[in-house]
Amino acid sequence: MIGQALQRQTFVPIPDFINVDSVSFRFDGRQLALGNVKLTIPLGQFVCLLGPSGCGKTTLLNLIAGFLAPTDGYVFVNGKVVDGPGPDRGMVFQDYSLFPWLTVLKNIEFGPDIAGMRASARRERAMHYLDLVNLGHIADSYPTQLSGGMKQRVAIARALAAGPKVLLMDEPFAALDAMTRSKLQLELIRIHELERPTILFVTHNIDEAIRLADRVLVMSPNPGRVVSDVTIDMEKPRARTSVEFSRLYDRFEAEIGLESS
Ligand SMILES: Nc1ncnc2c1ncn2[C@@H]1O[C@H](COP(=O)(O)OP(=O)(O)OP(=O)(O)O)[C@@H](O)[C@H]1O
Repeated sequence: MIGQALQRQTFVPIPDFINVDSVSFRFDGRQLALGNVKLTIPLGQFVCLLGPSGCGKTTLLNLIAGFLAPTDGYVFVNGKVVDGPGPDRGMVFQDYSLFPWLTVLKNIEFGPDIAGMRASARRERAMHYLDLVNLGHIADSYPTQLSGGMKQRVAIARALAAGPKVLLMDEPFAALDAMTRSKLQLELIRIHELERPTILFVTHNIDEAIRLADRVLVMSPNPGRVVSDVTIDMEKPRARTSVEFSRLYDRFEAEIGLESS
């Protein structure tokens, strides 16, 4: 009895960190791009949004980022309604979006600088994240001198250095070759285990979703909506050769195939 009471007292529920509350969205004069999406994501979860082209993955990400406002419904992050972009949400795009006129280090310092952090502290912070993505040795290089994989690692470090609780990633590895993509997937898993940001990662690659996600949300179009919500509790990194991996692969392939036909 006493044990039970103690357990109850010390139990701290994980707060719902992102809450998409009955959200619909329509671009001007178009069909609904998203229809009545309801979603709750706890703090620290790594979630992949998986679905065919045009099902609204990027639109949903942009609504959570605050780049778009819902036509109906609300998005809450950490209990506050989203009414625009904010430093609690960092974005990583497919095309890296680094500032070509700044060195790698200055690119990463950009967010902390805007936030008013003093020079020595923001340098230390930038170096921490540069080391985290294994690029401490290229701090003084410029983005044009880097490979695609290196640019994307810098973009991830830059997003993390701004101190967001949520990392919104829009097909960040889609432009990379297969080997670099695989390597960056493993790096992202390691970074998530170390720093525990909440991650929302858009992909239309089933293999990538199963490798990365604690939870996969399958979306389908017309209007965009979540049709399947699957928790994956296999240990990471995940072997593609495992029975569970291929079972999930077949399941997602069927769901995406059926829903988009
Ligand atoms: N700026 C825009 N103006 C009008 N319609 C748009 C705009 N952006 C996207 N759409 C439409 O909204 C729907 C959802 O698009 P969205 O880009 O969110 O899908 P997606 O799942 O991210 O696709 P993809 O995987 O190809 O990037 C599509 O029908 C698309 O044509």
